[in-house]
Amino acid sequence: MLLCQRIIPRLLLLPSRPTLKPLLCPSRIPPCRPFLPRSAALSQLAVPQTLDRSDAEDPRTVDHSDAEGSRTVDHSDIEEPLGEVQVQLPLDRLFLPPGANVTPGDEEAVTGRVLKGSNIVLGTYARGDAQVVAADFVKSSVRPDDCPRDGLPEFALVGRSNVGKSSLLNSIVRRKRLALTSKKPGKTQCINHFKINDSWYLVDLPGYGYASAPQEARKDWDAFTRNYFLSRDNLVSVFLLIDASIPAKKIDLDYASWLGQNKVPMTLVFTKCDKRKKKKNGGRRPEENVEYFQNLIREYFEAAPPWIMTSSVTNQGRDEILLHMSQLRNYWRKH
Ligand SMILES: Nc1nc2c(ncn2[C@@H]2O[C@H](COP(=O)(O)OP(=O)(O)OP(=O)(O)O)[C@@H](O)[C@H]2O)c(=O)[nH]1
Ligand SMILES: [Mg+2]
Repeated sequence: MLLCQRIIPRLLLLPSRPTLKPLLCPSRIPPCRPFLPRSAALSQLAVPQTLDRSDAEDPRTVDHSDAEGSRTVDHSDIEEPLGEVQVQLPLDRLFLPPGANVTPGDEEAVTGRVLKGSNIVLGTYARGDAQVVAADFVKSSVRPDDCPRDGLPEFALVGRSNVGKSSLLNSIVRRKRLALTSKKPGKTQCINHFKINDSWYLVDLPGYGYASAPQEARKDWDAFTRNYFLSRDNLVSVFLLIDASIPAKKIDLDYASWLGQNKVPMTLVFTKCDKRKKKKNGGRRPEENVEYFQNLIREYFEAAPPWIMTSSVTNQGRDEILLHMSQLRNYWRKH
């Protein structure tokens, strides 16, 4: 229950959250679970409500098709001028970084420190170590046990096949082909570790929801990535990538819910925010898809998980993601 004790006082300081329900730890988490360092970043992730799928989805808008519906990516379908969105959000929808408190009267200062195109408040743990100066591929693993054992903090990129995980990694490290990408889903098939600045890892994972993969292969990928999330003590946060150019998919909501229920710290990363083709995304702009996904996910989370809009074509969100990673990492190292 240590975790809950750490969350509640902070939330009580937020004046604009009068309707917050008391936070409950799911009964499957042992009450005396040790407060491992990785739990520190959890402190902003509220415990989801029990998942009731019939409520979760709005059949009019949640897309149940598999990943193949979005498999072909063509940069020529950008219709409108590219621009970054500065989102104005109320305090109760912002993500306060670990270690940050909001006291009455402080609200304006807090909303002034929100990273562009996100709900993430920049706190005191973000340092000058945010930028990438060196990035090296270290190894591919097919089992969590084979992953590097040096205990350095890491961030894992996960999401549907073809959502843009490997492309985002390349954008973050400013390299064109450090991680291999493809128009065809299913390119990444192992847990790939990339060492950044010799001091932390970015981890590129296989995608889920790839309908054309053989059933057995799909089961394997799913099992080993989920095992990895549950067993990796140095995992600071999972970055769950969601394609913002298409409407919300049920499989993404399910994945987010699973991470929340298993208390795996999570940041939602909306990808392909440069894409504006109307016929493919049902007439919605990426901003609208992002907003809609937020509305759906609010059903499951007591407090807003961090989210950020990105594009690997325009590099939107790159610096902001790095600052967010820096503050999570530095807090994790100290706790
Ligand atoms: N327009 C646009 N296309 C993108 C973006 N990110 C990725 N893509 C394209 O989407 C396709 C898939 O990208 P990958 O990075 O290989 O996707 P992945 O999630 O790693 O895929 P798997 O490894 O198969 O799970 C490629 O054709 C990329 O060029 C983006 O931000 N904007
Ligand atoms: Mg990939």
